[in-house]
Amino acid sequence: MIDMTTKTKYPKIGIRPIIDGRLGGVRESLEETTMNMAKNVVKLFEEELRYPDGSQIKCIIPDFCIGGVKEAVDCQDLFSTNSVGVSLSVTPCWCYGTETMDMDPHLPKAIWGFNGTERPGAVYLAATLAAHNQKGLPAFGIYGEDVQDLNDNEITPDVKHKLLTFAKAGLAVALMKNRSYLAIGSVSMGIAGSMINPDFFQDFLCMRNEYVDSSEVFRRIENEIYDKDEFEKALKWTKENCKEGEDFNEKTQQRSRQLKDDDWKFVVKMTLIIRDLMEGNPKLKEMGYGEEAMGHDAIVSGFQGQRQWTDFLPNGDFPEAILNSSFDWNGKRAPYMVATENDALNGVSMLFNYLLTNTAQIFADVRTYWSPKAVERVTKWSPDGIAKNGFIHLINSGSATLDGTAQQTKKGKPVMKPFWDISESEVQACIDATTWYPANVGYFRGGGYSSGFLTKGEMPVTMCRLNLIKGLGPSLQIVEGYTIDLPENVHKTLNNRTDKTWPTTWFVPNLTGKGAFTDVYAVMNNWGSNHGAISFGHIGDQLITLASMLRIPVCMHNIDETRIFRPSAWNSFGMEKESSDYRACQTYGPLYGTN
Ligand SMILES: C[C@H](O)[C@@H](O)[C@@H](O)C(=O)CO
Ligand SMILES: [Mn+2]
Repeated sequence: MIDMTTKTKYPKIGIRPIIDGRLGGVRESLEETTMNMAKNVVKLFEEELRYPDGSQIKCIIPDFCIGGVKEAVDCQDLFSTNSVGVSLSVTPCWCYGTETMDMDPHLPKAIWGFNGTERPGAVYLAATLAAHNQKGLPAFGIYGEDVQDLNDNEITPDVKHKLLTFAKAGLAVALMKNRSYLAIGSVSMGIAGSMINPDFFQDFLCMRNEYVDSSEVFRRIENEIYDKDEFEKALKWTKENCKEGEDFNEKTQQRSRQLKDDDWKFVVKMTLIIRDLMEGNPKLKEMGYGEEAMGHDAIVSGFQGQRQWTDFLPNGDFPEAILNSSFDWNGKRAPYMVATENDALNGVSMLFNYLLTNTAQIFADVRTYWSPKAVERVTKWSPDGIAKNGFIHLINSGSATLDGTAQQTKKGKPVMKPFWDISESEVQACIDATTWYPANVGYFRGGGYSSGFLTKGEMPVTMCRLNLIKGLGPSLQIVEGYTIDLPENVHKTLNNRTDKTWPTTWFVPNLTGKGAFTDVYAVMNNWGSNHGAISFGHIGDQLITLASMLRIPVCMHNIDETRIFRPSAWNSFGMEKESSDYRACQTYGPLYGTN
């Protein structure tokens, strides 16, 4: 029988202290320095990185340095029995490249070679990266710009930045590995992103695809397969916190008060059930539902909704919005990644953003480019300041997190934080900034409630989107920019032209004046799909690092070249970074591919 108590929930970062193997003086003189380097990295990671539940990251260092192949293999054994998902080798000196290198083809790998002169760590780095490249096992190279003395324990800011970028992306790779995407329903309104491509999930992410028919949600409602105590608590919280907005439907089409009250109960039950489908719930076992209690081990899910479900039953907007938020009736908690319209490719885009930041995500249609001319024609206001080149309307019912109201602050500025940093008053502010409008019954014949809010401006955000291109495979697009505030009457006029019961984010991308970032129009014009996943912060560089680990080329981004950090091998595919990325990804193929 497997002892589940020894099963660690999260992957660890394995640190490999590499040393010159020459006993009889050289090795002995370096043992302490080498081990200290490893310990200093652990300190940095423990201070800076958190797992999705907020707990401190776990690292593991062997209690020996690696001077040759025997110790390299012993370290590999240690890592494989301790759930290591990311591998970082560190050394202050020359050591033997191929004898000490990490040969595991699936672990994201980096080497930090100390830039000193007494002993040449950077020479080991170069030699071992050459070995990695020769053997087709890409690794990231890290060494500081300024020479340090051998006894200097400080990790310089440039090295810190690279270590953390590598570790965050490496952990994202490890955290999604062996987990599931749960599709609830199937294809929504012909959206190709909801046609699940299992080969992509398996080969690039090492993820499973799980599927349930939407009728499973209905069965659990009908047969009362949910925690009834939690349902009462959730309904009470919802009544107290989720204010119902005006019904904008034609009078003749409005649902009766009785139906609306029933809808509230229904959507709260849907929320419990979608969560239980994703991660299981021990309470269900106590109720006699052992299979249902186990869930689908889903790290991300999608709900088809439109149309078969929404033509018949209340829509998924409440469950999607609440699950994607950092709080509910149980208080603050990690957000769940739930894609609306079962757009799995946008779900994965949200997952990438989330695993890099631990913050909740906004899922939106990339709906409208508003040129300055069109804005002026419609509102008489000539956009100025950050809006002067026009802006993009991000809006979709459903999966936008309530954190997207941008009511959380840091140093007075709007932000979205990991749940453990959010205060109770910030939770309340997000709730208060949201109005739950009776669903537009033209679209959603079965009723339900949509979360109406407006994202506060001046928040740095990054939107990404993964697309599948036949003949090429996946490619990722990334745009950094800002949310903006519009004058109130302008917002009203523009928002009222469309689905005013939905959450709105006004977005301005950072322009580079070139290609897809020539102007705001070009950004929208080059977007590869109807949806985007929007994260707090400027994390485009981290997404680029993550994509390179998975061998997904980046087809569009506005990140300065100096911020791009990819495995050393990418340099051998040419000096022009975008084309070298394509060639490298094609050469290596998907991280978990078999060919
Ligand atoms: C209600 C509509 O069918 C929307 O769901 C539609 O605009 C989309 O979001 C398409 O992605
Ligand atoms: Mn949509």
